[in-house]
Amino acid sequence: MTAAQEAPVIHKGLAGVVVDTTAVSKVVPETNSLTYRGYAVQDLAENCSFEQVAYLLWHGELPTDAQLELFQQRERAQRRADRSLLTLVAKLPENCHPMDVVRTAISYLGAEDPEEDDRSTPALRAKSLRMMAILPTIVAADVRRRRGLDPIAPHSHLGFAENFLNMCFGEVPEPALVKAFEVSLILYAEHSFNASTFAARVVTSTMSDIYSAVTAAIGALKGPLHGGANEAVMHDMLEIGDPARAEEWMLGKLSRKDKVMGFGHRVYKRGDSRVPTMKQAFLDVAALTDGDKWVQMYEILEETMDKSTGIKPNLDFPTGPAYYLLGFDIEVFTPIFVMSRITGWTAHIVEQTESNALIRPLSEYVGVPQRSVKP
Ligand SMILES: CC(=O)SCCNC(=O)CCNC(=O)[C@H](O)C(C)(C)COP(=O)(O)OP(=O)(O)OC[C@H]1O[C@@H](n2cnc3c(N)ncnc32)[C@H](O)[C@@H]1OP(=O)(O)O
Ligand SMILES: O=C([O-])CC(=O)C(=O)O
Repeated sequence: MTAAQEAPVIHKGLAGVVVDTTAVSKVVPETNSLTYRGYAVQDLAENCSFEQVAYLLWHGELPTDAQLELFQQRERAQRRADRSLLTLVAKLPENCHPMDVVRTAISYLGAEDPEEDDRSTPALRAKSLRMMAILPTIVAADVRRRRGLDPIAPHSHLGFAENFLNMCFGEVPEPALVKAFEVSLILYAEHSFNASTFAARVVTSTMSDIYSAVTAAIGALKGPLHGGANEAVMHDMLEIGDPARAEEWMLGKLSRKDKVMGFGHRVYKRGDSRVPTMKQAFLDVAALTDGDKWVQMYEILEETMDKSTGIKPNLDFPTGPAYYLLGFDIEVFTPIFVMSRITGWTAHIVEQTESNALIRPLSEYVGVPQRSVKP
């Protein structure tokens, strides 16, 4: 074989391939660290609101008090969904997955935006804010519809996390529970070139509109190897039922070479940077909601997996039981992820737009050699 004919190296799943630069976030697997625009996520989770983090991801700096005030005003003013969008969402089959609902809602927002194709940075930022503001209204209306309840209108005097919880449950839970939920939103907001963000960047690279890019990202996030894992974790925990069965269940899975959802990561091989913070949030929620059984199960599953394989939990592992204890139905876990990741996706859409190159890799053909059609 000559050098010219040498088989190309195949990067299955693009593993290990550096595709582009980004200034949005940095994942360092060696030190299990993650920064958004230079700030450690742990620091942001402890000291910031989700709105501050959204502003940071979009503008590159944390807001001043005046900037935050204006940002919140704009976000709060756009929370309401018009009747036609609520009607459209209410007409979707009740047994469809709530991710179908958010995907459809974003598609609708694109269809009704007369300036859908405006790709200037101010326009992209305005559209991003509109999506961030309205997604909780849609997700909460769908939560209530599935429970046979009327939607609750958004309140402009409540913060992002409080307002969403109020729209779902008709009351704002105690501050420690709101904080734990808000921490999950901050941790879910951004993670460099993960599959859904990359999907958004691929669509953006064709000079398509932001709604199409976000719709593609939602589709990518839904899968259980990505965002859908938070739902799968809780289904597994319910199937196990009793902490006394957890070790046996895990060993059974591993002996059958089944993938255990909520464990492992493409980039982190020594533990997910976000897990300690989210595990603490889960423990806080469990302490306030009689969740001891799920904590025991969590510890046994984590320990058994670690002893048997060395594989660590990812962010979806603590988030699953935390959301369950907060009172969410399982199928709404990944839509909540969307409500948060919309910030990271759209930061990347702006970055891709401002420094664009069509994303179009090569493939190695392994099909039948060229042949002729027999007349
Ligand atoms: C927010 C997020 O999206 S975080 C990710 C959420 N996804 C999940 O939790 C799904 C479960 N996890 C997985 O499927 C994987 O760990 C992935 C897809 C996330 C990353 O996988 P990759 O980097 O492609 O690693 P890959 O799947 O090749 O795994 C390497 C080895 O570890 C094993 N492994 C990895 N994750 C797991 C797991 N969750 N359960 C059991 N074994 C696992 C694989 O079977 C493989 O073993 P082998 O070498 O003997 O075949
Ligand atoms: O980075 C990844 O591949 C998946 C992930 O953890 C995320 O998107 O938050």
